[in-house]
Amino acid sequence: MSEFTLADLEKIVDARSKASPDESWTAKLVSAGQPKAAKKLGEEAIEAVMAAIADDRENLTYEAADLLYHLLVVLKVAGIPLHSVMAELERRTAQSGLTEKASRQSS
Ligand SMILES: N=c1c2ncn([C@@H]3O[C@H](COP(=O)(O)OP(=O)(O)OP(=O)(O)O)[C@@H](O)[C@H]3O)c2ncn1[C@@H]1O[C@H](COP(=O)(O)O)[C@@H](O)[C@H]1O
Repeated sequence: MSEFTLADLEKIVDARSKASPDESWTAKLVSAGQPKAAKKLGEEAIEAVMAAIADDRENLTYEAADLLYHLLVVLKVAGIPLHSVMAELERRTAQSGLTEKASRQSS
């Protein structure tokens, strides 16, 4: 099993965002700004959805990697560190998703 983590990839994205856009896809997206980076994230999300619906495990694995990478680029452009997202996910472990949904619907 790979020991490579999203935190490792976040460090790479941070480092490559400072490279020349001519030599780095990360730098190219970051320099293009959030509308371009977010659009790319949306495209990758749709491709992952299509692979999931097609029950194409190999392609879903590939598209999920694209999706996670492009999410990290969007977070980078937004100035949101991965640890903030992880903290929010950790906070949510306190209750089930269905309980949380029910609490919103009753308010
Ligand atoms: N994980 C990724 C990663 N996943 C996908 N991509 C790139 O995302 C781009 C978009 O892919 P698509 O084929 O979906 O889109 P496209 O048709 O080529 O693009 P469009 O012209 O249609 O917009 C491709 O250039 C992919 O190579 C990535 N580019 C970089 N990384 C990571 O970032 C590191 C630094 O990369 P650079 O920033 O390019 O140096 C790499 O070593 C990887 O660790």
